[in-house]
Amino acid sequence: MINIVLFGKPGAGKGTQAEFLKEKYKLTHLSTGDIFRFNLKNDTDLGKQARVFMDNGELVPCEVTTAMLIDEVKKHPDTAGFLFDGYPRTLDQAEALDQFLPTIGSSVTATVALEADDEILVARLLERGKTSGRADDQDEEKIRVRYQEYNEKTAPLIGYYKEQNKFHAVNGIGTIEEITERLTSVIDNL
Ligand SMILES: Nc1ncnc2c1ncn2[C@@H]1O[C@H](COP(=O)(O)OP(=O)(O)O)[C@@H](O)[C@H]1O
Repeated sequence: MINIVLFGKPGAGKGTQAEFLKEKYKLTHLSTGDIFRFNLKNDTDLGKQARVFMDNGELVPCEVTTAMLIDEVKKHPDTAGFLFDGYPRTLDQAEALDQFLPTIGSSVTATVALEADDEILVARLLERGKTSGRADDQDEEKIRVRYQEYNEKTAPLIGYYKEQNKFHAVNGIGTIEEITERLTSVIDNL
């Protein structure tokens, strides 16, 4: 089983690249952002729990997110592997994943990070907000909160995975095809 954590700031292009990578490597794509948005739209209990945090650009509490993620993983017992997109996003979540995966005989294979400057990313998010209908992309204040959350809570994961020799960074600026190429050359060499 190959498990890839796709890592990057909001707007780095994780979702776009995940579409290509899941096809190429036959991976099950789990985007916590997409799963939360689905639950929000359908007004499920999970959606109700997540809404206030998401609307403010804050992270949803770890217990809620991890329970949801584990439920999703368990729905795919026969998969060739997972492409984790938007999870883990805190050290607690990374540790939870490292504790859970061995219970299904697996582990994180590698973390691949898409890197880009904040200015470019904020511009991308505002552009996406014009058409995506995502409230959290339409308001610069909420975008700012998401970057603050990233810097405080998610950035420390870089060190966490580097210590395990599982961190690989890729330049996230270029055409979609160029970036897919960079990602696949990292994954092919794992
Ligand atoms: N692993 C996670 N832990 C906590 N909250 C999460 C997680 N993944 C997604 N969320 C919530 O969903 C929102 C949208 O996530 P996502 O679509 O991945 O956004 P982004 O464009 O900020 O990368 C986040 O701002 C957060 O509220």
